[in-house]
Amino acid sequence: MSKPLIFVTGNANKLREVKAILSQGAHPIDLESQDLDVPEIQGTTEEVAKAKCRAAAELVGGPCLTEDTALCYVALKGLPGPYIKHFMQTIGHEGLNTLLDGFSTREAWSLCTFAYSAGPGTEPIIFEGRTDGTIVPARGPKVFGWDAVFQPAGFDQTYAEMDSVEKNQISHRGKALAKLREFLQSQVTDS
Ligand SMILES: O=c1nc[nH]c2c1ncn2[C@H]1C[C@H](O)[C@@H](COP(=O)(O)OP(=O)(O)OP(=O)(O)O)O1
Ligand SMILES: [Mg+2]
Repeated sequence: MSKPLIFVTGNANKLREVKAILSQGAHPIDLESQDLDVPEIQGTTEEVAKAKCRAAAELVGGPCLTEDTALCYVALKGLPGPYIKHFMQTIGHEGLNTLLDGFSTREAWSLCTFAYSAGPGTEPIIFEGRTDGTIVPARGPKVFGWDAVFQPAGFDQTYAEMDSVEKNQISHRGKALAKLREFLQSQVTDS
């Protein structure tokens, strides 16, 4: 792949984490971003992620990458899930906590779904990563989404309190990127 791969995202924090991981290793992947407004439908995380990628491929007119992040509460059978962005914008860090008052578990998992399309009309391929954790009162910088209220299992820091290298090593996005990177690099060596 000589041309840079287009990552369609409007989220600068995502882009920073993705670039940091994909630029490492023997075959760094050259990524460019475009902030295109694609519709996000309702459905399962996989349906939402694939629809986003199909729409992005139409707009880009060639190969592209999209990513959809979900925050899934065990007590709510996986919701807010892919709708976390609207929840976050509307009820904030505090609301994401009080939502769970009265439930017996504050467990949650973060889920990252990358979708790669080879171009318009081709079915997107999905790469998922999941990290289990707990919803806690906000700790750490409130720079990136709900990072401050998610404490990964086995750690005493929230995502927001971790440094970026440590977060990428254990995060939903880091795990999904490990799979994506393997796929993209196999494309490089095959051609
Ligand atoms: O690692 C993360 N740690 C904390 N928060 C995060 C993370 N990753 C995404 N987020 C937030 C951003 C948005 O509020 C929602 C996902 O929505 P999502 O549609 O995937 O992201 P977006 O609209 O910001 O960017 P895009 O243009 O790629 O769709 O969760
Ligand atoms: Mg979005």
